[in-house]
Amino acid sequence: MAAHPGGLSGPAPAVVLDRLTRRFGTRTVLDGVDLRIPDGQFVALVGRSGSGKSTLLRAIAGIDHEVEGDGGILAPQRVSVVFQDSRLLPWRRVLDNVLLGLARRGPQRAAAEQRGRAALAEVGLAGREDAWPSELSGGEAQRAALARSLAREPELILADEPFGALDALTRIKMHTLLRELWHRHGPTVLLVTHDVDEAVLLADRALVLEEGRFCLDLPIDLPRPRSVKDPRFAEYRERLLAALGVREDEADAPDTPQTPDTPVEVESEAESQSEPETTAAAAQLAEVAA
Ligand SMILES: Nc1ncnc2c1ncn2[C@@H]1O[C@H](COP(=O)(O)OP(=O)(O)OP(=O)(O)O)[C@@H](O)[C@H]1O
Repeated sequence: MAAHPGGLSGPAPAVVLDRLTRRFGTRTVLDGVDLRIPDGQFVALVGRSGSGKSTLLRAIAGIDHEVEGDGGILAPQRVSVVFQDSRLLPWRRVLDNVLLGLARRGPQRAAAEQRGRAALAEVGLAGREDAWPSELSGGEAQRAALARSLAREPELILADEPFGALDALTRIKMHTLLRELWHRHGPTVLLVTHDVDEAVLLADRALVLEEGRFCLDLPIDLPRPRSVKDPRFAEYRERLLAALGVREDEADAPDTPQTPDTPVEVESEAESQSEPETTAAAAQLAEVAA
């Protein structure tokens, strides 16, 4: 993977959008969005509920074929999407979930299995290869989903609120894990989050989406690992909150992340250039038919 560039100069961008527009009926959700994401950059996408974050992510993933744009969408071939809700197939053991979509037969099977086992070890799930998804905690299921992503050796990870449903402590651990994985493997990451602290803790750059466009494109120039106690952390946080139109006294304290109430997560991939949800659904149908 490429080195992490600090800004927009340097290597060719991993993601390019030119005046991307998405309408649903008469409603314009994305209104001529321009975006360049340099290879290896970690970008947080922040915005109010309904501002179009998931719509943008789906467009970049190639899932949405009804977008309009001047220059189309340039994104790498090996894209892994981590969704908010868990898509681990309950009738497949953990390793088989990780291997979903990878070679399952022939000589490539062994290499894929090796990658899958290594990915599980990287996320701290060595020894859980034969567990059923129902035997995993929410955080472990999340880790398995990350392993499934890693096993595809993605160039671009698109993550849609992947930690939104985890408890505060698990979430902090997942932040550390994602930061370490990103540092080790260097994929480009686009992380959708409601949580400005998550954005400032993890990202090189935060984009705020508002009324179909980016109202703020904020480089986050803090050394890693980052601390919410760093006074500069608070400055970035305030700028993001201001862009979101949230007063400081309306926001959570930075060291008390919210504990959401729904289960999380998953992932899939566009390595096969098919829709991730379709891939999972097709696999499900195949399993049921077998
Ligand atoms: N298939 C669809 N048909 C009609 N409207 C849609 C469709 N998908 C999304 N929208 C609308 O587009 C807007 C943006 O939705 P999107 O899911 O991208 O927002 P979001 O910023 O990800 O929200 P949240 O943070 O709540 O997940 C919303 O108003 C939503 O109702």
